[in-house]
Order: sequence, then C-alpha cells, then structure tokens
Amino acid sequence: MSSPEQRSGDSGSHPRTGGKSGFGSSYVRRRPEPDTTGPGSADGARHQADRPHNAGRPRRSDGPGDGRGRDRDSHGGGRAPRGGRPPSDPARQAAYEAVAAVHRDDAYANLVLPQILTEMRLFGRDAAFATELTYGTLRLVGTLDLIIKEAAGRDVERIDPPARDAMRLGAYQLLHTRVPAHAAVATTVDLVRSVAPGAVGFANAVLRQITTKNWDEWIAEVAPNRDEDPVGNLSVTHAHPPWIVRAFAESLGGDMAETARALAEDNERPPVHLCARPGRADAVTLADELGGAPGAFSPYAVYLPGGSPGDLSALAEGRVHVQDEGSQLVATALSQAPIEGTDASWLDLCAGPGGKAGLLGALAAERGARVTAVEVAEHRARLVANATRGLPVTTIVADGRTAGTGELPAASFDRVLVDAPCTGLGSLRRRPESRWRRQPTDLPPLTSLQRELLVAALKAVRPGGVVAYVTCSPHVVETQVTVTEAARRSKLPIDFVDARPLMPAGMPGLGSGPTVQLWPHRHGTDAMFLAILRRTA
Ligand SMILES: C[S@@+](CC[C@H](N)C(=O)[O-])C[C@H]1O[C@@H](n2cnc3c(N)ncnc32)[C@H](O)[C@@H]1O
Repeated sequence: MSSPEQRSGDSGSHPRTGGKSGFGSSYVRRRPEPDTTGPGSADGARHQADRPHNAGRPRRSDGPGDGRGRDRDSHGGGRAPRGGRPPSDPARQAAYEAVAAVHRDDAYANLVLPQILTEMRLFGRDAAFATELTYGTLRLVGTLDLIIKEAAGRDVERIDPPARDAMRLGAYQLLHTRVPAHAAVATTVDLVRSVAPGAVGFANAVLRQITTKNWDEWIAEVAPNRDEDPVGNLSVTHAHPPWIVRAFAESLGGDMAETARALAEDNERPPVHLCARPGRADAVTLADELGGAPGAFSPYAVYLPGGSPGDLSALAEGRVHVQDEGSQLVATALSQAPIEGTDASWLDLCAGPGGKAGLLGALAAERGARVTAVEVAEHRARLVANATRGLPVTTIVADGRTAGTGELPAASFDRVLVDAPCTGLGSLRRRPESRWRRQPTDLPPLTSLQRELLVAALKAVRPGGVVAYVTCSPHVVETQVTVTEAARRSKLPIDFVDARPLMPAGMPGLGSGPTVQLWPHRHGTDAMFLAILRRTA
C-alpha cells in the first residue's frame, strides 16, 4: 500500500497505453548528456522518482547497537531487529526505520516508507498509522527537537541518533496524536530498548517530562515571543526554518497572519490530485468512477479521497496522471494565452518527469499542435517519453539553455513552458523532510539557472508567441526577481501578459497581476508561480 502523500505530486505517471490519438510520441536522444546538469528540480517527488533503486533504503546492520557514542554515519547500527522474532509493534518500528533512514541516509520518506511497509507486509490501519507517524514526525522535527531539548536539559545533537529518532516519534505521538500517553511512552521505551539500549532510562525520563504539557503549552515555553520575534515565533509554532517563514511572508506582502495560515497548511495531509487527460477522460465521470470529487478549479482535476493512486486502472491505461491541480492550471494557462498567427509548435524546456508535458501533449493533440519536450537528464527524459506515449510529443535530451540555437532554433516556437528547477518551497506539504534539508545557499545556483533557461526560452519563442515561466516555489527571488532580471538580460522586446484571466473564472486570491501566485491555503494547490511573457515584434 502507498499513501496519497507517498504518490502525490507530478511524479510517477507512466501511462503505458498507446493512446487513441493518431500521433506517436518519440524519444530521440539528440545530444550527449552533459556531465553536469546544473541544479536539478527541487520538486522532490519528481527527483525522488529517479534515484537509484535502493537509494531510499535503510542500510543493513547486524542488529541492535548499544546506543552509545555513534556519530551520524553510524546511525544505522541502531535499528530495530527485523530478523528472527517478529516485531511486537510493527507500525512504530516501520516509522522508526523510515525516520532513521531519512536522517541517516538522506533518504526520501515518500520512497523509503513504501519499501519498508512492503518489506514488513504492513497494510491498512498499520500502514496508515506508520505513515502518519513518519510524515508527522518529519514535518515537525525542528520543533519536536526544541521540546526534547527543553525536557532533556540537553541539546538533541548530544543524543545518540537512534535514541533521538525514537524519542522524536514518541514526542510526536504524545503531542500530536490521540495515542494515550502511557502507550506512547511505553512503546517508545520499547523501541529505544531495541535500537539504543543504553538510552532506555534517559528516554523514559524525557518522555515522561514531555507528558507534563500539551503541544500549545510546550510551544508557549519554547517559542520566541510573537511581538518581539514574529518570524521566530511562527518558525517554532508551525515548524518551518526561519528563512522559509521570511520567504513566505515576503511573498505574502508581509501579512504575518496569512503567513501563519500558509505555514499551517504545509503541516496538513494533502489530497491526491489526478489530471484527467483531455480527450481521454472526463473529470466528472472519472470522479464518479473513482469515488472522488471533481477539482475546484482545473477542468481536468479529480481529488482522490485516499487509497493508492498507483493501483488505478485509469493510470495504467494512460487516461489520467497524478498531478497537483496547480500544475494543471499553469500548463492550461499557457495553452490558452492569446497569441497571433500559427499555433502548431510548442516547447517544454524542463520536461522531466513529464507531468506538464503529458497535459500539454493531450491539449496539443486536440488542437493539431506538437510539443517538443526537452530534459537535460537522460533518465528523466525516459520518464517524459513514457508519460507522453501516444501523444504528439517529441522528447529530446538537451540542455534547455541552448534553446534559441541549433536544433531548437531561435524564434521558432509558438508557446514555450519553462517549468524551472527550483527550491520546491511550494510543495513542502507533499515532502515532509524537505523544509529541513533545503538551505538558503541553494538559491544562488538555482536562480542563475532559472534566469539562463528563461532567457533561452525568450530567444526560442517567435515574435507574437508566449513563454510561461513556472516555479513550484513562492520565493520572490525565484519568481518576480528571476522573471524581471531574465526579461532585462534577454534584451528582447517583451510584454508581460496578465495571467489572471487565464485562470478559471471566479478563482479568488489571484492578487494584482500580471503574475499569479497560487497557495495551498488559498487554493488547495501547491504554491505554483506563473508569469506569461509575450515576445513582441
Ligand atoms: C521542476 S522540474 C520539471 C517538472 C516537469 N515540468 C513536470 O511537470 O513533470 C525541472 C526539470 O528540469 C530539469 N533540468 C534541470 N536543468 C535543466 C537544463 N539546463 N535543461 C533542461 N532541463 C533541465 C530537471 O532535471 C527537472 O527534470
């Protein structure tokens, strides 16, 4: 079983159908893959999809360790025993394994957890509980650590990693679930006994201390004063690093109350969104068929109540793919932006793994147009080719920064999408560990790549045609600053098209234009940014 969170996002859509369209998608390797691909997408769900097969798996160990004196690299020694005696509490053990793998091996929760659940043969309620513990603990870990530090009287860095991860899971149960306190303490102490036996007494004492207050009371104790340090207060209250709080606040015009709502939404479990491919499926019919609901905004969106989207026959048949509704909206907006003259040649400059190329391909098929999908990483280009099979899409392995030259000639495309590699701060709700992994130092190389890609796109689009610049991040440096700077550097005549009328009629919270910033707390979508630029004569 896999949870909605494990499978949601734009990754993993590999329709295997040949489709009904007369077009054939083709996969053409035209250029050798460069040694360096530049920073990849921060959209973890997408990148995670093509990590080496075992990249998310915990390393094997010989058995439980003594729980003392391990550094980060030796964290693997403290794992609950899996061989021999069956675990008495498999759901908690699975969650421990997943959290430990994320912290020890830099694994991705949405990859490693399904593997662990499968290996441990956990289904139904056990799997759901393990998922809840894993995702909840990883999301809140920064604040849980502050509480553990306060209760333990020592910095968490000084606690053995296996004991620390077990205690994080215990603290999460105590403060964020309905598990009775005595059960949360007892099961956590059992877990510590198996992964870090030397820390049993310590863990017991710390957990008992944590039971003395509820979440709000602990927050009042560990968070900075809201008036004196509003960013610090929100950072602790909603468990996001301060630089991300500042980035959200800046994008929201300094409105700290709304920033709080945006942060809070990242801690909610997001629904799975499907895209019913135009010409192949109808969202309303599909929603009926799946027991879901049609999307609030995208005409192609279906909200799935739960379960495993991977099991749906509609996915295997290529009638739908998993895709956040915000991604559907920005791709659709590009297809609907008014242009003059021909409308036959579309370009997707950062296509892997192919979510938006799948939707653009289906829309292009209805309009007699053709999409060229460019992806720098060969393995991701293969995903694009799979995702667009049967659609009028040609996949090319190339560096998008070369657009406007050679086989992606200057002034030759009618519509161009730049779905740029970014920090992914707009989809933190789908990737629980990401907020703690991302660093402000990730920004300079990403923004420089974003600018270069957008300049290349502006060269490749013909006068009168349009470029959609999209990020799954609301960080103004990746959105407004990149767009303004790239338009200036291109030295080409550019107009900004108001993107708001390209969103569904009546959609609220679209701001003053001409760009659009979607938000989970406003729209229920990932925080996608969209700018539409028209190249003038
Ligand atoms: C945000 S993801 C695109 C997601 C995709 N549009 C979708 O909807 O599935 C960015 C992609 O750009 C690719 N990329 C990074 N640098 C690139 C470059 N210089 N040229 C082309 N693609 C690049 C990454 O490998 C990644 O697949």
